[in-house]
Amino acid sequence: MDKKRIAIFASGSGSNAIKLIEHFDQSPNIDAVLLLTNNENAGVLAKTEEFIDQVVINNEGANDGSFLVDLMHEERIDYIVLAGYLRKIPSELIKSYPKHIINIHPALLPKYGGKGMYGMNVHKAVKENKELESGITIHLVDEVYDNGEILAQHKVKLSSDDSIDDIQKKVLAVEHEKFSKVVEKYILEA
Ligand SMILES: Nc1nc2c(c(=O)[nH]1)N[C@@H](CN(C=O)c1ccc(C(=O)N[C@@H](CCC(=O)O)C(=O)O)cc1)CN2
Ligand SMILES: NCC(=O)N[C@@H]1O[C@H](COP(=O)([O-])[O-])[C@@H](O)[C@H]1O
Repeated sequence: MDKKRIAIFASGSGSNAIKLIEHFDQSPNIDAVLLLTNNENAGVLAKTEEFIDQVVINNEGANDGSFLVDLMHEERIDYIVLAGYLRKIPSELIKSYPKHIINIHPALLPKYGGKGMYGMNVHKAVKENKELESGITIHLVDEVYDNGEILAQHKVKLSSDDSIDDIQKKVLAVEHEKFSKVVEKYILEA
């Protein structure tokens, strides 16, 4: 069987992208072949430049479903993995990759999801609500932010003493542990 080819979409520092690349570098069945970002200043670019082909798009490109479909098809992409990608995936790309686009969210959806709920905004809201647990959600992507079928959730215990940064660190550690394995299991069982 040909190895499945995945594209990673990221907008930020790229710690999850690096973990995905490292994990699939050891896989006989899956290759992470493309890193796409909408942010020319994203830290993920420097972190991954020696490991994976990169594409930098602007926000117009991020909104252009037809452009993204053509690019994914030219690169023979089978699955798209969102790792801290902050733009809405256009409906045309979702329709071209039904149940083949996977996202990680740093909270226990459906709480703390939707427009504006990304990165530290999520952990700030969790802290403000004095939550004693948070976690991660890995889900399929549909036309609505953070609304798709949930593939996995993992809880993280919090303390009232935890700062917003402490919450982010605890959640990110679980993302790094779980994301690659959930993606791999989903792809291999498809
Ligand atoms: N069609 C979909 N696209 C995306 C999804 C999705 O579920 N369906 N998930 C997001 C990832 N995400 C949460 O997991 C998320 C990312 C960003 C936003 C957001 O509010 N973005 C801002 C723009 C931020 C920026 O460009 O700096 C906005 O839309 O105004 C919410 C949720 C990825 N895409
Ligand atoms: N709603 C989407 C969202 O908030 N995604 C979150 O952005 C961070 C990216 O970190 P990274 O760039 O170090 O992987 C991660 O915590 C990820 O869950």
